Formats: sequence, structure tokens, C-alpha cells
Amino acid sequence: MSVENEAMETLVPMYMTACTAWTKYILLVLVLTVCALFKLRRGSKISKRGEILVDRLPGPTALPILGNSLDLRVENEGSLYHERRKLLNPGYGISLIRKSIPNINQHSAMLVKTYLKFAESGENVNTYPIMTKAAIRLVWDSLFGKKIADDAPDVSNYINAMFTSSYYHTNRVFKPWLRPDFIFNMTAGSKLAMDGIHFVNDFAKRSVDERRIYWEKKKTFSRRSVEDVSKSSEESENVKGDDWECTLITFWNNKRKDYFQEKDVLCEFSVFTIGGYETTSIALTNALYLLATYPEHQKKVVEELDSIFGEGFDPSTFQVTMNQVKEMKHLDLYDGRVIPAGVQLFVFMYWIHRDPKYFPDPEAFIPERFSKESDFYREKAYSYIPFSVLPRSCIGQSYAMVSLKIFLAYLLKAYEWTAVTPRDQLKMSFQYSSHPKNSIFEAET
Ligand code: HEM
Repeated sequence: MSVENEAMETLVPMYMTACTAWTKYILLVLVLTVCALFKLRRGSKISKRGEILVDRLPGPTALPILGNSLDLRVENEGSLYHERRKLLNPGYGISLIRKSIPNINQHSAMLVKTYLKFAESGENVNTYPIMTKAAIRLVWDSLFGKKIADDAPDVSNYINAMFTSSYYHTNRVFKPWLRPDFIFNMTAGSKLAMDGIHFVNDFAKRSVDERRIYWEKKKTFSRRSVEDVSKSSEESENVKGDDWECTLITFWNNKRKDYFQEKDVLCEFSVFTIGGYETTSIALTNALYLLATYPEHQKKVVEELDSIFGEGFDPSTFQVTMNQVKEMKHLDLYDGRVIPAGVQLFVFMYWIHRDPKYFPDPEAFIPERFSKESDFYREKAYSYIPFSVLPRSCIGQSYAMVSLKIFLAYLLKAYEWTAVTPRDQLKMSFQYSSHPKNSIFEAET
């Protein structure tokens, strides 16, 4: 006899003695429905092995039937999302990276130039705002062919709009009384957040229209199918110029209008922009901050860079190739985790990455624990998931790693970095991502 049936047999007689015939009937139906739903929920989506794996995963207790749905209200976008992701995936592998290398080099060189005035004057510098601008310009340029000057108002307006809306939305998580929409909508923060979202949406519309007009003039995108683009990306490393605006070509491809309608194109423009720049600039700032705080590690990385590129740094000739990126072992990260199908999880990365069970002395900067030779890498690698895992994980993961390594190679070859803010005074702002607030540095030539 199954556990559910046993439960039913003991429950039903207990309640029946006190009830009228009519309520007995309702109760019986209710109990049977609950049991059937409980069995259905456990049985239909997840295998027995899956259930065991789920139970081992850390996280809030799931209620029978409701699971964690009261904690999270996640909309199921269904197969449309998967179909779109399938179409986009081929454009975000090694082909995009190879074609983006000159772009990433160019943006890294511009970043080095931005820091020169601080290095020459000895003035301290708060790096995060600078990294944010560099990262957003790289994403627009590489993924959408949109070149935009560092001091163009759109750059800082976009970053401010995102910062403001992310700030006020995340604020609701910490202030439960703001969670009901009718209360939040009455606050000044709600208006500022909406203004930010409108700016981001208007910007997507302007940018996509601008590229559409450009492509319509060239008349090339309409002749190429998604399959052609993916094939040519895999076969050739030499697809030059705007031909490799994979994301937008995929969006606009005539055969795929069913998957990418106007609103979807605009939405993906924003998802790629936000997913690409915030994360990259935060990772870049934090990596540089840790290297600047621990000079012995900075020295190790610079020694490795010297062994790859030779000593010294000449900005007019310095260029990083894909093979050289692979040689930069000290600047590598690792990720990965297996979760059974059919499960909805809220992954709180900040705490997972600070769990002493997996990261002894979690606040200590020990980059060696991520090396392939370490015990951590062999035994506990699934506790480190900065790019998330499974189909909904970061599509730009490889691209991000390459761009981070090239940015850092330039910055570390060009300057010696010293952190001015001590670690115990470092502040973070928890928003969609956790932003560094006061990572102040000194850069020396
Ligand atoms: C260090 C840099 C980066 C980190 C740590 C990072 C991390 C992540 C994570 C954790 C997710 C999953 C979010 C979720 O659970 O829904 C994600 C999704 C995503 N990322 Fe990244 N990301 C980085 C860089 C990039 C870059 C450079 C791009 C653009 C090429 C990008 C594009 C995206 C997109 C489009 C998604 C949504 C994927 C989907 O829902 O199918 N990311 N990223």
C-alpha cells in the first residue's frame, strides 16, 4: 500500500465520526483530490531518481502540491522560449567570440586610455562606473553593430535608467509593505522605476529601428536564413564586418517571424544588453579589486601575462588572440551543476558562493581553489555557478570569459593596481545584480 493510501485510511475515519453525511462526502472528495494531486505532482514530472536528487538540494521547504509557488511566482513561458533559445544558441558560441576578438581588443585599449589620466595624475579612481560604460559599449558594438561614444548621453542615461529601476524594484524585496502593486504604484520610487523602464524600451526601439534601416539599405539580411548564418559562423572564422550581427539577423529572418515578432526583438535587445553589461562590469571590477588588494596574486597574473606577451606594454601594438586567451590560466573561472528536469529553483548565488561547507574560509581570496588541480574543482565544482546552469543558463558565458580576460590583460599589463578601499569597508548595492559601490583604486604606470 502506498504512503498516500495509508494516510487516507487513517485520516478519513477520524473526521467522519463528527460530520454529517453531506460534509463526509465533501471531505472524502477533498482528501481523494489532495492525494491524487500529490501523487500526480511527484509522479508525473520527475523520476524517482530526480525526487531523491531534489530532496538533496538545499533550499526552502516545499509544501505538498503547492511546492515553492508561494515563495515565487514564475511564469512558464513554454516552448516558445526554448525554440527561440535554440535559434539563438548557434550565434553565441566560438564563432561570435572569434569574430569579436578585434572588437574586444579595441574596447580594452580604449579602457586603458581612460585610466591614463588617473595613472598620470595619481588621482584615485572609482572604477565601477568606468567599467560599466566600457562593458555596455562592447555589448552594443559586438552584438548589435551599434557604435556609440563613451560620453554620448545615451550611455550614461541608459546606465542610470537601469540603476534606478533595478534599485526601486529590488527595494520591494527588502520592504514587504511595498510588495502589493497598489501601494508600490503610489510611491515616488515606482514612478522613477517606470521612467527608467520607458527609457530602456525607447532606446531598444530606436536602436533596433536604426539597424533595421541600415540592413534594409544593404539588403543582405533578408537573403540569408538562420541556418545559413549559423552554418557560415561555424565553417568560417572570417565572416567580416556587419555580416555577423547574428542576434539581429536571427530576429529579423523572414522565415522566423513566428518566433521573433517586433516586441520579441525589442525585448531580446534589452535582455542581451542588460544581461551582458551589468554582469561583465561587476565581474571586471571585483576581479581587479581582489588583485589590487592582494598584490602577490596580481604579481602572479602579471608574470603569466609577461610569459605570454613578453615584458612591457606598448598600447600601439598590443593585441590579444584567441590562443593567448586560452593560455591565461590564472584568469579562468569555473562553473557547472546538474539539476533534474521539471524542477523550479530559486538559486541564491550570493550565499551559495559563501557557504563554508563548499568554500572553507569563504571571504578569503584563494584563487587556487578554482584551478583544475584543486580538490574543490574535482569534488565540489557544482557549488560554483556564476553563469547558472541548464538550458536557461547564460548564453554569453564563453563570450563573457573571453572579454573579461582580454580587458584584464590590457589593464594589468598597462598599470599596477592598488586598492584604496579596504575590504572591510567595501560596500555593495543589492539590485538585479550586486553592484560594487566604492571600489576605489590607484593605477600606476
Ligand atoms: C561575467 C559575466 C556574466 C555573468 C556572471 C552572467 C550570468 C548569467 C546568469 C546567472 C544567467 C541566468 C539568469 C537566470 O537564471 O535567469 C544569465 C543569463 C543570460 N545572460 Fe549572462 N552573464 C554574464 C555575461 C553575459 C554576456 C556578456 C551576455 C551577452 C552576450 C549575456 C547574456 C545573457 C542572456 C541573454 C541571458 C538570458 C538567457 C536565457 O534566459 O535564455 N551574459 N547570465
